[in-house]
Amino acid sequence: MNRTGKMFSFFIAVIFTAILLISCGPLETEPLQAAGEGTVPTVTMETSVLDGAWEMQPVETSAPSGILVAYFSRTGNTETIAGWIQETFGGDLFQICTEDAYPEDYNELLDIAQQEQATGARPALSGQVQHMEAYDTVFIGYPIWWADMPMAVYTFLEEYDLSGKTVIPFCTHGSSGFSGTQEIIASLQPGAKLLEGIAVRGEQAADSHAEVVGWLAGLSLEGAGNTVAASGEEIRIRFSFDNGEAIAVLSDTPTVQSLLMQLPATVTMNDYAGAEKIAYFSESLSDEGAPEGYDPQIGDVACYGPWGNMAVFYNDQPYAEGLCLMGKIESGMDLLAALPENASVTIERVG
Ligand SMILES: Cc1cc2nc3c(=O)[nH]c(=O)nc-3n(C[C@H](O)[C@H](O)[C@H](O)COP(=O)(O)O)c2cc1C
Repeated sequence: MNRTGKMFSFFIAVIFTAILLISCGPLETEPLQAAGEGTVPTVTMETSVLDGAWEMQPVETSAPSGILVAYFSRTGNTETIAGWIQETFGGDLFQICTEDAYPEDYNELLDIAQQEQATGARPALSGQVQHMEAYDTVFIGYPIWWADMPMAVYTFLEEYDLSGKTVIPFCTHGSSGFSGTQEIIASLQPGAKLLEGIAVRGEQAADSHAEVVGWLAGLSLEGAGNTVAASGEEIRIRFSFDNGEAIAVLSDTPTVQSLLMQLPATVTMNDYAGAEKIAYFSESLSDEGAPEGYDPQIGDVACYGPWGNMAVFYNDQPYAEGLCLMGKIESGMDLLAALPENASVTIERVG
């Protein structure tokens, strides 16, 4: 069996990355006209969205609650994710806005963004976070622009000292993922504790609620002195095998419910593509209501809908249609990754 869609997505990602490497890197020193239509075909997917009027709207913040969700968003994709984070944790939203609005015309925006990047611009921001000292945890969200963060996000990150805080990036993108921006944030804020972020395809942002909540569920956040859980109920399962055990925290979705109904269960786990440990249950797992697919991260527990099985990712894999996130491995990832073929594994709910 092979995952045709998965491979196709992988090749698209490779081609897009190759285009970016060719067009973005060298173009930093080339005339801006070189970034015209056709040079970056994948990013032009937003043209129709940008055709509509779009205005920078600063978001009102309420009293500090320990968690800040700061984000830059030009066409609303990143803002959608920011809203769900704020809904989940009840923190404060802050939209990073520039004093000078960006053009609505897509090609003009591409040119300006590239010019800003090439000159290392730091666009002035129109608002400031009041009482940054009151936040223990700062989510920072942005779209990927030319395989980097928008320069306005650099302005933001250089304006505040986030030392001692937990910083969690999230981004939306056309296909190039984080593009190394998590590492850039770590270098800009060396005193902050950086947690693994999430990268969501812009065109799937609106359908990625379960994926985002699943990611949030895997973050054990200490905010304002309290341990906060991402969902009302935290579901934990244990994988027990010859050499030990692993624990995963899952979010409450129809897919997870279809798993829980079958637990405890002893299954055979096998390797898939040198990146996943997969298992089948007596009944196929349901992918009812799940998004079309997502880009898995190491440590994810997912369901591959067309096969109805469970996959635990111990290596990176590209976006795949049919994949839906169930949760994250909390401990024992190395042991799971080292399982031999046909390993007998008992899975049971422990919390
Ligand atoms: C100026 C510009 C440059 C972009 N460059 C990239 C890129 O290098 N890689 C990529 O995957 N997507 C790129 N995109 C697509 C955006 O990252 C994507 O559409 C994102 O979801 C937009 O988020 P927003 O709606 O929050 O503004 C670019 C978009 C724009 C406008």
